[in-house]
Amino acid sequence: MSATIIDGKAFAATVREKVAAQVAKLKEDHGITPGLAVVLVGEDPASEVYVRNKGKQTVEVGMNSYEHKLDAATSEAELLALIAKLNADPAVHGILVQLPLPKHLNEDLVINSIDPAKDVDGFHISNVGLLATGQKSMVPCTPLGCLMMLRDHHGSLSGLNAVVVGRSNIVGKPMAQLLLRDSCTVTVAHSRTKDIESVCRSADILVAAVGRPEMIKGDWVKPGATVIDVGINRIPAPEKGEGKNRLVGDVDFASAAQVAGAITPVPGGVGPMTIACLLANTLTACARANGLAEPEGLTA
Ligand SMILES: NC(=O)C1=CN([C@@H]2O[C@H](COP(=O)(O)OP(=O)(O)OC[C@H]3O[C@@H](n4cnc5c(N)ncnc54)[C@H](OP(=O)(O)O)[C@@H]3O)[C@@H](O)[C@H]2O)C=CC1
Ligand SMILES: Nc1nc(=O)c2c([nH]1)NC[C@@H]1CN(c3ccc(C(=O)N[C@@H](CCC(=O)O)C(=O)O)cc3)C=[N+]21
Repeated sequence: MSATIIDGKAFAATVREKVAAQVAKLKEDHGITPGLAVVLVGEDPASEVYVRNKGKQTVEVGMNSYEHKLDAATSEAELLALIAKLNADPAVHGILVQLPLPKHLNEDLVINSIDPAKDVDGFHISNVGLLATGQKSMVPCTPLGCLMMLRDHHGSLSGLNAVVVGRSNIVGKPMAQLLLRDSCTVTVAHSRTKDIESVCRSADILVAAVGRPEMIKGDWVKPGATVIDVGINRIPAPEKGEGKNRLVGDVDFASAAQVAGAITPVPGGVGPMTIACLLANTLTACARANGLAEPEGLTA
């Protein structure tokens, strides 16, 4: 193994410390406590783990956490009514609706009903447009976490070739926007990309957000490249016992780490940074809502 391991878990802890320090100052100077509302519809077990982790870490940095667990059969009208209530609640500075939603709910409609100023996921069309045009917005947590790790590792990203594999609204597209803003030459690859292996091999920065366990192999990676693995896939792990699972990324870590200059592991890479950035965004939303200065070192 030759690559430097980029420790997202440790980095996330430093981000949370910064958030906690600024939350304490907000309380002391202004008597304000940032509040994050998380809405979970249905009982997806993986989603419940994220919601629990988010709730715990929110409280640890001194913020208020409001959890709304709704039945899988919740109607669109009921969900929209809850969001309207959270939009109007001055104690709530951030609102996150866990995706994916059950099939009978229109995701675009639901996301676009969140007050853009409280949209800590950065998924509302206003925030997407603001990011695309280089204006101040809420930046999606996962790409923001990736950008923070990349800037920390490289300093400047200017002029580097970046390849993002995946074009989803929640990861691939906003990641490409952020890299473009940092003056990378950006290629977005997807399921119809021809000769995707060579495209990947052209990357100085390779971001994998595909949802296919260990798809990207070492020989797809340019020697010395930085590899950011966003994928979170649970695969069977019979070696751990009958019916057990383990977590792997979209990159075949063992072979890619032989070739890359630096690489994020799964778990312990992008995932913890996503939650830390959610807390950072909640603090940012709270500061903006109160006309206070932007938190330092926590925005894109
Ligand atoms: N660590 C974290 O914090 C987070 C992790 N994730 C994880 O990241 C991964 C991606 O998530 P998300 O963006 O929501 O996924 P989506 O399923 O929404 O998007 C996947 C993208 O990958 C592309 N793709 C699928 N198969 C291939 C293939 N064989 N070759 C090339 N491209 C392919 C799709 O292309 P096309 O558009 O052509 O169909 C699509 O653009 C998942 O593993 C998810 O669990 C997601 C969010 C946060
Ligand atoms: N509105 C919305 N916003 C999201 O940001 C969002 C979402 N919906 N739906 C689901 C995906 C997925 N996601 C993860 C966040 C953290 C970890 C994480 O912390 N992972 C740990 C391991 C966790 C474990 O072991 O289960 C790690 O990678 O080390 C994973 C996945 C956010 N998402």
